[in-house]
Amino acid sequence: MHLSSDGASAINSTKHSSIMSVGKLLVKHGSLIDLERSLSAAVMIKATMAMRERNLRESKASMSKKSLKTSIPDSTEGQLIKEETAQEGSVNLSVLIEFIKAMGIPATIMGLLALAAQQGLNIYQNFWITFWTEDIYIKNATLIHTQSYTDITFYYLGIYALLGVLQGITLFLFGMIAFTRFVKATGDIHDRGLNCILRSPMSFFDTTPVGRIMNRFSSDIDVIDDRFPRTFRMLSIMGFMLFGTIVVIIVTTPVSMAVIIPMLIVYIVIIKLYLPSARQLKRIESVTRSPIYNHFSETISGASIIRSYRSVNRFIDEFYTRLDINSCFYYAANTGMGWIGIFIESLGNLILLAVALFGIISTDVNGGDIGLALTYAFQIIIAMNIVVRGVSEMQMNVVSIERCEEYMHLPPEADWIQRNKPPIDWPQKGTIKFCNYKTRYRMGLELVLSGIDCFIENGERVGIVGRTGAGKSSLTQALFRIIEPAEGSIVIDGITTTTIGLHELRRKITILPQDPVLFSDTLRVNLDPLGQFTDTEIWKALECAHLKDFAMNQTKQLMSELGEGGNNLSIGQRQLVCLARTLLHKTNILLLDEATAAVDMETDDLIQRTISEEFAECTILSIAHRLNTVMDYDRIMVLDKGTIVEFDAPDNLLRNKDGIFYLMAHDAGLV
Ligand SMILES: Nc1ncnc2c1ncn2[C@@H]1O[C@H](COP(=O)(O)OP(=O)(O)OP(=O)(O)O)[C@@H](O)[C@H]1O
Repeated sequence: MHLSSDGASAINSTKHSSIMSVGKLLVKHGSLIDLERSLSAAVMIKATMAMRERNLRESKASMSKKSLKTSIPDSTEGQLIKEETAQEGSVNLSVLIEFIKAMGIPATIMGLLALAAQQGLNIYQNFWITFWTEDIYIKNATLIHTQSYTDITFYYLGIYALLGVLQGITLFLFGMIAFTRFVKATGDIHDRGLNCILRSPMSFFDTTPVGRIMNRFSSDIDVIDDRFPRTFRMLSIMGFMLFGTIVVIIVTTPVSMAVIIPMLIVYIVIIKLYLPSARQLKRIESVTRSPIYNHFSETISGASIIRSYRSVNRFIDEFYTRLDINSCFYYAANTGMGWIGIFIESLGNLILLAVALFGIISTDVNGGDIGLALTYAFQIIIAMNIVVRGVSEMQMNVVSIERCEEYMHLPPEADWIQRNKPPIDWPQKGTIKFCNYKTRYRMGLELVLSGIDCFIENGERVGIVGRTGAGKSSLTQALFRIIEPAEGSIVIDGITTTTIGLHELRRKITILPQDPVLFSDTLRVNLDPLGQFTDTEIWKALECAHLKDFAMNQTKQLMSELGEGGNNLSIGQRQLVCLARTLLHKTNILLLDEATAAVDMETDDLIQRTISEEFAECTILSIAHRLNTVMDYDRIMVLDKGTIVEFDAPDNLLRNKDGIFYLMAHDAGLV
């Protein structure tokens, strides 16, 4: 789809983040597919924003009631904004498996082996000291020659040092593998999630607020990027260390088991009790963060309107309300962490006290054993504390992976490219046939087009008119398969649009939408984002779009910066840039979706004249609010409630004084 313009003016800070991500993807792949995906995503995001404006009040009401439903009701069909889901129960194992797959299974195994080797070496190092002290020659140093004593000492010391160095190397290996793999896995999750979002159908954007997407791509990705690797590393090291310490204790002083086993049981019970609440708090905290992002982005994009209506304080209050709701769960999660910290440390101290009392009371256990038991109990308590905290933090972090992975499994739009490809020069003529075409925006909603049946000849210019909500824009969305048919089909030059890939379909139809979208880049990049055309061709397009003089007068000409969303240009000029873009990417079918609604009469005239001259051979479908722009068209299609009620030459329609078109023309003062 050649998007000549779009809602860039409306897509500001919030949407720019998405577009920046899209940009990142473009830089990475530099492919047409990605560009088209990003453009369609931008269009969709824009459409979603418009719908959300409508629902702002509704969502505010629900927020002010502090409704914090965390699950989707059973029947969400047709519901506009779906509530954000918070999973329940333990984190699905498949989430972790997916993450390990993203890290690479061989690399993960190697990393864990390196850590196990480090711990093995550590255990052996402990035993090495025992061998050393137990050595008969060392024990009876007086029996041997001083030189031999020194040699033996160096032998033990050398091996001890070697074990230390090997531990350093294995730990370094673990760190290196873990961190490089983590970076890869996070990148993978981010890119796959983003790809899925960009390939999601319109209904996803209709039902998902931008803030929710932003939340996952900022906070959740940040947790996976930063906190999760740190916790994972600490937990693996401490877990292995704990295991190693327990092994050493079992081998050296089996008596300590009397303390260690009950202690492990108590800790496991604590973890089992604490983790579900910690995990759920984290989930709800994440879910309640999205409305903050949402409100913030809407406030920024509507700042001028909010100020002009003197509603600044109302919006600030609303922001605080949402922040408070989120803080409740954030605070509760943190307090929970504090509680578990105090609890396990107190428990550890109690265990130490019990061991000390046991030593004082018992008469048949020697002092050395009690001393050892105390030392090991102390070591284990420290390791357990770290492990318990690590496990709970890990569970909380895994919630972020879970949330991001949800976006990796979104149902996509139809195939981008299909095996059944249309001829390269399709559509050769530009005939369009609607066969009993019906469509709706989502399952559970009413049909917005119900039984469109018509044939549009090649080269015909058709004006599409109708009252607000009649289904005019839906018709253009149907042509691009942004919404899919519920019944019937659209056939373009003998090919049913649903039988070919979206990419092939969308690139063969040109649209000049109502809102001009420009990117913060040079004039040249805005006209030819993929660098397919020569400067001469671009200047020619600018000339046809009546922008040549303007571009010539710029110091850097084609390389002049247009500013954020084309801010350096007037709306009319932006529209002309979009027209020039349309002229460069000319196809046999042109859609004009109220393309001149935002420009003055003079620019409107310029655009109309250029379109008539440059697209003389093409089939043109033009949605028009200003009826005068389509009065000279071949035929007028009048839509009402999703059906064609009149379809004839303008003069014929004007003869029917009871017809809708006549009434509209009368209202517009044209008859
Ligand atoms: N994203 C959407 N989700 C659900 N319903 C939608 C969506 N967009 C439009 N509709 C509904 O589809 C119907 C037709 O809308 P459409 O935008 O096609 O009308 P239109 O004739 O282009 O109106 P206008 O002249 O105001 O642009 C309306 O009832 C509208 O509420």
